[in-house]
Amino acid sequence: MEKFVIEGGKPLSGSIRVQGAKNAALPILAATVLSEGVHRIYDVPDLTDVRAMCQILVALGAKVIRFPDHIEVDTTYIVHSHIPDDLMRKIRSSIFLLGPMLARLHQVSVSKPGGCAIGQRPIDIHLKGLEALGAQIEEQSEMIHCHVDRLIGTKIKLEFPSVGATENVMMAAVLAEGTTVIHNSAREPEIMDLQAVLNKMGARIHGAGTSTIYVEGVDQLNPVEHCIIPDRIVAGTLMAAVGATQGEVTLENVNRYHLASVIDILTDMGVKLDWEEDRVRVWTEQKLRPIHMIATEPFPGFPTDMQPQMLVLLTLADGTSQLAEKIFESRLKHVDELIKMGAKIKVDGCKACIDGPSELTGAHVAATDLRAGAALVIAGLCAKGTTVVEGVPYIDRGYDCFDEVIKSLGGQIYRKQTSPSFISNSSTV
Ligand SMILES: CC(=O)N[C@H]1[C@@H](OP(=O)(O)OP(=O)(O)OC[C@H]2O[C@@H](n3ccc(=O)[nH]c3=O)[C@H](O)[C@@H]2O)O[C@H](CO)[C@@H](O)[C@@H]1O
Ligand SMILES: C=C(OP(=O)(O)O)C(=O)O
Repeated sequence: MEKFVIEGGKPLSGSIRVQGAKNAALPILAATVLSEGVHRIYDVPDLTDVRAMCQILVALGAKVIRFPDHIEVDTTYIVHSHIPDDLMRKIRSSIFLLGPMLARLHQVSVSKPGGCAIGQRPIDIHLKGLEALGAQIEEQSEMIHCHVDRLIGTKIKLEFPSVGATENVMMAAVLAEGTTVIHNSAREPEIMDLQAVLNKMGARIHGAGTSTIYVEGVDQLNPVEHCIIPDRIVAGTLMAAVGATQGEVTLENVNRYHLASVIDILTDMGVKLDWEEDRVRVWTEQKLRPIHMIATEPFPGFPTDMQPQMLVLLTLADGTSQLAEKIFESRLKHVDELIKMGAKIKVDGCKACIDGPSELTGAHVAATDLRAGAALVIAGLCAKGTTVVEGVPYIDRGYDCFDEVIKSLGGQIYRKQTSPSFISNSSTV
């Protein structure tokens, strides 16, 4: 295990290109299983989650090669329908294989997926959606066995606009007989990217980005070349880091329409953003202002994956702010760590009340999940003195060389080995 040692107090400055989106790359890699042949996917970030997804594809029979600018996946010989438990547990996104494998081999058996401990994260909506398409699902202790003779298109109403369930159902429906209509679908930009890839493969899908997605089944799909969309959460994280350190940074490869709710809050707080196509200059001129209430919501609402980073910014704002985490029931664990650094935050259920401005001071803190880890790094960058952030493997799940990115912007951050006493076993990484 590794830790980050951060010397705080240096404003970030310079310019950096934002990586491709983890949450687009993972379902798209899973989607390559849908057709035989060689797929080339560009701008896939080098993350531990992506490596784990590639290992799963290899376990199913694919050949995967990483080149400097793309990943090549040869799915000609997908012959295995069982995903080993150790690989399933490595990442939450292992569950994305259910839909594609049902469509390709008509069967798949898996155990429960892993991922960060931010809530229960059941998969009932995924399973109900696949059952509606005709899949037979048997759950035996820790195992889930799925098979189907023929997937048949139908109308499905998701109980909640789950991102993963929408993607799983889309990927199963592309090779189903007839048309599938997914009502109450999630509207995240990553779903639009998945639609774009599937349509390039020969699928007939429209509606991604709205609450109703239409999938007209086809008999066969072809391999694809595709470039992943920019990572809106990494862009938002860096914007928050610039605001927190009172720096000035130009970010390249940013889609402002994917970040509208984050931009609105940053602007209300006093962070300045000057756009030129997919490039944005970020800086601050004044004290940060508090926000009456931020509530996380499905897209286009404020993303839960930006909540911890924004919480840090609110601790620096001049006044009282409130924040409600409405997507995941256990995603405020970073508050205790921020309190160690001098933040004044009270938590009541899923709500946090933040009294600012706090002068953060360096402390020994531990990341409890991916975005909490990014938030603690931001806190360390603006804190007085030295901060040690344990749990770096969480951060490596979603940020491609985060320490190098921060260093290139002038931040003082160093990757070191951690002592065994700090290794957390609360959840899988
Ligand atoms: C790889 C990926 O894209 N991950 C993102 C995806 O995760 P993921 O797809 O897992 O998130 P979902 O949208 O499915 O989850 C949202 C809520 O629905 C609940 N739920 C979900 C499925 C289900 O079958 N039953 C159920 O109850 C979850 O517990 C959670 O409370 O969207 C989340 C919400 O924007 C983001 O935080 C994750 O970064
Ligand atoms: C929670 C996240 O990802 P995952 O769904 O892969 O666990 C995240 O990206 O913040």
